[in-house]
Amino acid sequence: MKQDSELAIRVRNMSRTFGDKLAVDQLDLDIPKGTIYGFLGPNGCGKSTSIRMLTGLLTPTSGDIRVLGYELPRQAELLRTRIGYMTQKFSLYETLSVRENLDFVGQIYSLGRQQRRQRIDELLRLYSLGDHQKQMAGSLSGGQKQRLALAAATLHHPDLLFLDEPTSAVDPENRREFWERLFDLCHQGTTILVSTHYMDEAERCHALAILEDGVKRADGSPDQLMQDMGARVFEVSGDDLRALKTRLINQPQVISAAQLGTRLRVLVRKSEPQPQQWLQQQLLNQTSEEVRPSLEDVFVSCTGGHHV
Ligand SMILES: Nc1ncnc2c1ncn2[C@@H]1O[C@H](COP(=O)(O)OP(=O)(O)OP(=O)(O)O)[C@@H](O)[C@H]1O
Repeated sequence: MKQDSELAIRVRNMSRTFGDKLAVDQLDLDIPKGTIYGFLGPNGCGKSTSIRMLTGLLTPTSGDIRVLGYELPRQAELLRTRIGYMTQKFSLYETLSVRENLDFVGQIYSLGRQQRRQRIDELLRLYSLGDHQKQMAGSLSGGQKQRLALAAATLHHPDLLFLDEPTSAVDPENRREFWERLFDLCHQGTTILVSTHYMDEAERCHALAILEDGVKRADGSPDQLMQDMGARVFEVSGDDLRALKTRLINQPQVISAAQLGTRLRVLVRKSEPQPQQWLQQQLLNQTSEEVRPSLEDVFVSCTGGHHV
């Protein structure tokens, strides 16, 4: 159990409704300083709503929220300069150049002219945007826009950075590179909260929460989540996998059965006392072997397999 002073975010019972829609349902979070923490979940599960409440931009319906020691929403104004926030959509000015955009952000944070110039030069180097500084932001590639947005969100050296689905508009190579930069920031002491619906991205986080319908279904480090999962994972090969799948998914012992190339990946509930033997009895011309769980298996098992 971490002391409160070691936590960047401590939340109890955070909820938010929109009309009769419960978007976030009694969320508890303990996010240690200096870590990368993920929110993993499908569209509409409450990731953005949670992030907006933690930035102080959206008032919770109820809950006890402390971010960097500030009580929200009461002390939201004090928190403002200590955090950076990169939203899902590119939120900079498309008709301003790269340097003008950064300069504008620097002015918002009341940096002096000289200080702005120095910091912007540093960011342009760091994010490989020096050759594009006079280019209109709207004409940058997806990866360049994303780097510019990260430069803008970190211009004032925030202690805590919120990134809402930051890599949805970029290719895998840019995503990899982006994550390297996040680890650089984390190494320098920045705490990062990132939302995603990509499994590989969630797997890079130190710890994560799996959200569904506004509820936290599980949390912990990726390894811990895989260890504690309520299912055993098997891969079946052989003939007639489609028919086997149809049969298996109707059995109460099976959480999900999904085909991966020539294999059927089957999640059998741990409540079945002998999962391997049980599965063996269901097979005709097929063979099965137990495999290591992945984060996707964890996700499927704790969200009941509705999304896969
Ligand atoms: N301003 C709003 N008014 C009404 N309903 C809202 C509002 N904002 C969010 N919601 C609803 O709350 C739920 C959670 O939305 P939220 O945007 O937090 O999800 P998300 O996990 O971030 O998904 P996405 O990536 O699609 O934004 C959804 O059902 C959404 O329709």
